Order: sequence, then structure tokens, then C-alpha cells
Amino acid sequence: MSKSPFHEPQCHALLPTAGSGSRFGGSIPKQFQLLGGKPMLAYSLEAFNQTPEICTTWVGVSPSLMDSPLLAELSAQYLGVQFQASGGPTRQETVCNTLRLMLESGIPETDWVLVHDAARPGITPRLIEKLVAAVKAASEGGLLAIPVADTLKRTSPNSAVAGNLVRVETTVSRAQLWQAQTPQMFGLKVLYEALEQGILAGADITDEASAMELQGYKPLLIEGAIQNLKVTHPADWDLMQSLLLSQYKSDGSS
Ligand SMILES: Nc1ccn([C@@H]2O[C@H](COP(=O)(O)OP(=O)(O)OP(=O)(O)O)[C@@H](O)[C@H]2O)c(=O)n1
Ligand SMILES: C[C@](O)(CO)[C@H](O)COP(=O)(O)O
Repeated sequence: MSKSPFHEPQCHALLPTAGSGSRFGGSIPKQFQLLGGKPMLAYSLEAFNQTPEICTTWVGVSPSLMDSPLLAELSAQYLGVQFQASGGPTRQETVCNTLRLMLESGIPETDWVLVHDAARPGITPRLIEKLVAAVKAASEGGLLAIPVADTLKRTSPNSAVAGNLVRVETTVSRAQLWQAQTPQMFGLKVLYEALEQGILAGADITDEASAMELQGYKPLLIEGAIQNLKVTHPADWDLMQSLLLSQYKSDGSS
């Protein structure tokens, strides 16, 4: 890969897939379960493959799945994609390990990386392009997110009532609050260093932006879309399936 001083930063995708999907359940992790006939991960791979700005795509896989038929099938189908045994015990470790491999492979440190949850199959090339355009125009990292629309209630460790009920402790103002989605787009080396330091410090990092914020950055929020929701609980599955069906119908792509 070129390292000339005139190198125009390129964009790369990184999909962490080493989660166990404990809240979702099932005999295999949710990102490999069939959604509308194909593994959930395939939707994100296709969205990035169809986005001309994306040069390479890297997938962080749990080492225990590297030799599975599942992976063999996906690697045969998505030939240009780099499937790496870089999965770690937490999402941020999976991302950090994969970034290290990307840097070691010779991708320039100043290139951009878009980290995207395999559990968000509703991502589209249009949303990816919107993020890339905004971040490149500002030359600052950013993420897709949506403003909070519901009233927010806080509970406390003492708010449990009989059964599974909890009581409201207080209402939290939703003004200026956004829900973070992915992709989250940052410079490759700065993100790697931010995650490495955050992990070493034992910080509570739940996304790439929070690692960057700990280093003093103020990432840009670019409006995403509700269809880009994260499939977390079993109830999200049918909703996602309907959203994907209507998206594909309106695209004319299936
Ligand atoms: N050790 C981990 C944990 C999570 N992820 C990935 O991070 C993304 C977001 O995580 P989430 O949807 O919460 O998945 P899980 O961690 O698998 O879910 P749970 O917390 O319910 O176990 C997913 O693509 C997941 O595979 C990962 O690569 N490595
Ligand atoms: C990165 C993320 O999707 C942003 O909302 C979210 O923080 C991932 O959290 P999870 O608990 O790993 O699903």
C-alpha cells in the first residue's frame, strides 16, 4: 500500500463479530444466524462492498470460529474481505486487535476506518456515504447517531419491586442527548492508540467515540436512521426482518 507523502487518505471498514450474543440467545452467535435467508453479517458486508469509498473490509472473528464451516462459506462468498482471528473478550479488544493487524498489513496510519457492528444489518451504502462525506469534509472523526425521541427514566439499584418490575427514580432530560449508532469513523492510528490506552486504563469504553473522547476529541454526530438499529434482544429480530424487507423492496434490490 502506498505511503507517499501525497497519499490521499482512503477508507476501510472493520466489523467486529466476536460477540456471543448472550442477550439474544441461540446455538450460534446472532450475527451468523440466518435473517431473511442469509447470515445477519452478510447485510453489512454487502452494504460496505457496494460503497465505492470503501477500499478494504476487515472482520474480527472469534478464534474458535475460524475453522468453522460458517466461516468457510462466508470467506468463499466474500472473497476480498479479510477475515481475521482477532476476536477478543470485549468489543473494544476485538476492534483494537483488528486495527493492529490493519496497521501491520501496511495500511497508512492516516487512513480512515469505519467500525460497524455486525449486529446492525440495516446499514445502507447511502448512510455510509453520508458519514464519509461529513467526516472527510470536516477532517474530523464522527459517528452516526439519532437524537433521543422518548422521555428518559432513571432507576437506581434500590428501585426493584416484586417480580421484574422497577420503579422510576427520576426523569432525565433528553435535551442534547443522542443515541450512538455505527459506523464510527476515525483515523486508523489515532483510534488504535485511543482504544489501547482506554483498555489499559480499564475505562468503560462502549464505542469507538468514547475512547476518542477520553483523549480529548469531540467526535461529530451525523444523523443516522432508525432502521440502523442494533439487533440485541430476540424481540428485535422480527422488526429487523420487516425493515430489511421494506428496504429491499423500495431499493428494487431483491
Ligand atoms: N467480545 C466481543 C463482543 C462483541 N463484539 C461485537 O460487537 C458488536 C456489538 O455487540 P453486541 O451486539 O452487544 O453483541 P454481543 O456482545 O455479542 O451481545 P451480548 O452483549 O448480548 O452478549 C457485535 O457485532 C459483536 O459481535 C465483538 O466483536 N467482540
Ligand atoms: C457501539 C454501539 O453499538 C453504539 O451504540 C454500542 O455501544 C455497542 O454496545 P454493546 O453492548 O456492545 O452492544
